[in-house]
Amino acid sequence: MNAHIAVLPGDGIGPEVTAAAVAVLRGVAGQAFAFTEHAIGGCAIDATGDPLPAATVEACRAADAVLLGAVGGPKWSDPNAPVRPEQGLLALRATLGVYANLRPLRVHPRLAALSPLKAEHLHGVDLVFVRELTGGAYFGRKTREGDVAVDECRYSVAEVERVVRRACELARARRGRLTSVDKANVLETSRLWRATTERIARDYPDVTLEHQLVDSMAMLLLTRPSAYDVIVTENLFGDILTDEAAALAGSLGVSPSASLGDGRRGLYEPIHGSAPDIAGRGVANPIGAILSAALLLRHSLGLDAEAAAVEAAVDAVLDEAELTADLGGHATTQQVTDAVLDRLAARRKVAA
Ligand SMILES: NC(=O)c1ccc[n+]([C@@H]2O[C@H](COP(=O)([O-])OP(=O)(O)OC[C@H]3O[C@@H](n4cnc5c(N)ncnc54)[C@H](O)[C@@H]3O)[C@@H](O)[C@H]2O)c1
Ligand SMILES: CC(C)[C@H](C(=O)O)[C@@H](O)C(=O)O
Ligand SMILES: [Mg+2]
Repeated sequence: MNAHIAVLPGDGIGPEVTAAAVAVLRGVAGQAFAFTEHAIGGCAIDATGDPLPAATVEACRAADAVLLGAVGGPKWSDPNAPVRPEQGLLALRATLGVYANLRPLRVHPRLAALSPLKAEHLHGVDLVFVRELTGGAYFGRKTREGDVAVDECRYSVAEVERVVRRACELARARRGRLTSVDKANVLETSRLWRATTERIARDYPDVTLEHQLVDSMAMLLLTRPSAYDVIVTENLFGDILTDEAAALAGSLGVSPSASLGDGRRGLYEPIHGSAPDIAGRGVANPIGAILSAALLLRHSLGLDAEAAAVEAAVDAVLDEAELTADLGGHATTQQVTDAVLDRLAARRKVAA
């Protein structure tokens, strides 16, 4: 398959972890992909003044899938700056129409010791967040008048319907349980979210729906994470809860994501940021980016066996290899990437 993958390394550790993911994609058996690199975020502001240059949008539209590292950093974080790297990422998500952001979470047994939770609470944790990605407070009108600032939070029925349908389909294909997270005791958008979710879920009688308020969900993730299967929620709640959930897996550095719309083309990125505190030292954990590449193989290219091979290779590395510092080890990004490539090659030899 000669798929075209647009690579957007971005800022901070973004280039380090996307290089790892590209190396693994190149190591996938029997596939030749074409990679092109494009600017986004702070480096794009420096080069062009625009965090999402038109040439990047064009390349992403022409590609079969987009692989992104991370954007942002202290250099571009002045609250009075006219333009910010994060605006480029949000504009890209909106432009590509990738409204459903899948963020899976499993806890590898070796990493359970690094989690803030006791091992018995982590047993059997296997859940997927479906975070609405192109609406809510992120995209509402923003105003500043004198000393008053407003971020409008807006959702339409259609925006809720499409992401909830996606979550119901996913729950149906998994263990049949859907938890919808909102703040319906306070927010009007959440009341619309809840009513719409109930109506859509009626089309899925094989899926059991429950509602949780976001504050108690934040607590339940820490007290009984294994009780959940698919969790669907709005943009801002999903951003916060998924970083919390990632900590259960031992590090933000191992969590991948797939952002999907109605077509096959998706945007794939680890959920972590540009990690300015460790950038440029070659010690970033590449596993979140590598697992994002596995999601790319599965969701945009339909290469399920190849995706599973990458995931199995990562599991094998987590079983026994030296890991990066966020997971208590001393390995570099390159060493972990090489270890994944070794396991991929070893699996190929066994299969041959
Ligand atoms: N998708 C994205 O591009 C994205 C996501 C989140 C944050 N950001 C941006 O990144 C910048 C920094 O944000 P932050 O510091 O709050 O969050 P961050 O995710 O960059 O870092 C939080 C902590 O996790 C660690 N960490 C993150 N990824 C790691 C990895 N792969 N390996 C090892 N350790 C890792 C960092 O070293 C840091 O201590 C901000 O400008 C923010 O807007 C971008
Ligand atoms: C960088 C930022 C805009 C982004 C978000 O809030 O969506 C990030 O935190 C994420 O989780 O992908
Ligand atoms: Mg986030």
